[in-house]
Amino acid sequence: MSDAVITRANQLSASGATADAIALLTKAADAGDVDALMQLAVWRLVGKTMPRDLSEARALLRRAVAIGHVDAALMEVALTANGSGGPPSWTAALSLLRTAAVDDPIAMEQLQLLDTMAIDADGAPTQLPSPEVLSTAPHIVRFARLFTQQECAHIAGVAAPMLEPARIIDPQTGQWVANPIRTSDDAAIGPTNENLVVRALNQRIAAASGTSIGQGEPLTVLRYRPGQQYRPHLDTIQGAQNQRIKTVLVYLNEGFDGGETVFPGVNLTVTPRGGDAILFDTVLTTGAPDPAARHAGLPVRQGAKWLATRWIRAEPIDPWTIS
Ligand SMILES: O=C(O)CCC(=O)C(=O)O
Ligand SMILES: [Fe+2]
Repeated sequence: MSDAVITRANQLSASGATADAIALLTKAADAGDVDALMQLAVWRLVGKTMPRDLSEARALLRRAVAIGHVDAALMEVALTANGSGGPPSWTAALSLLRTAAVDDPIAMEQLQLLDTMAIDADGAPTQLPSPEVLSTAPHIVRFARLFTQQECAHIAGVAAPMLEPARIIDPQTGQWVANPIRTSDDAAIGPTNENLVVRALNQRIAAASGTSIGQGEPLTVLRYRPGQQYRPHLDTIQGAQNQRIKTVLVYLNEGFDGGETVFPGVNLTVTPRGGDAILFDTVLTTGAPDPAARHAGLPVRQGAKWLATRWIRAEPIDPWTIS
């Protein structure tokens, strides 16, 4: 029984018998157990039990796809597009997605949404809305309807099952505690979940911000319910070598009360509208954090506010090592 093999392998791994755990799974995988292949692939991706090895993970996923594992196929598409364990290739990823879509409705839905997008052969946008300047220092612009309603719903749908209350590690106790600055729920869409729709939207954000896609941290979805807010803060990270230099916020919905984004330093209030995006610089030309870029998400009074945030670094980052 495949379940029993996975359970036993996890028990062995938890008790420190990693070599036995790996041997058990490898044997089962070689005998055609697709769940054992997936478990090995996941260990290779997360670097737990075995050292992280993205190309080995890709090879394991390939074998699982060949046996007909649907989740492996979707994961392979994402990793192929974002260049995890091999060179990034939109074309190769799209071709894998088309194959998967033959009998997977999730893949089919993604293809249909991609068909509505104005993108080139690399998934980059061929057109963008013109930015409207909201502030010059700091530079803050708005792109009206950067995302369509369908695209917003897709991003929210990918993140929804992963949403968890925003937490930080208490420096005193080392325990996870509620984040005093941000009370929303959040979920980062990491590289294994970066399907082609998400990838194309990350490319759109990169184009709108004049940055390369590799500079963006994983797209993070925030959901604020009544009373939840993001208190005034800077997006920069104290002492970071590779600083956050820009932020893009995309409002995924509207129809709630409250939840405006405010920049008190420049007396600016932005009323969220579904699909609109705000882009702002978080650092001065010197590279130092810009205190005038302090901002907040006001408390939501009624309904739920959904937002996607992309914090953009000065240099490309490795999405596998960022926490
Ligand atoms: O919720 C908002 O309007 C602000 C979000 C924000 O500041 C952020 O994601 O960095
Ligand atoms: Fe922020």
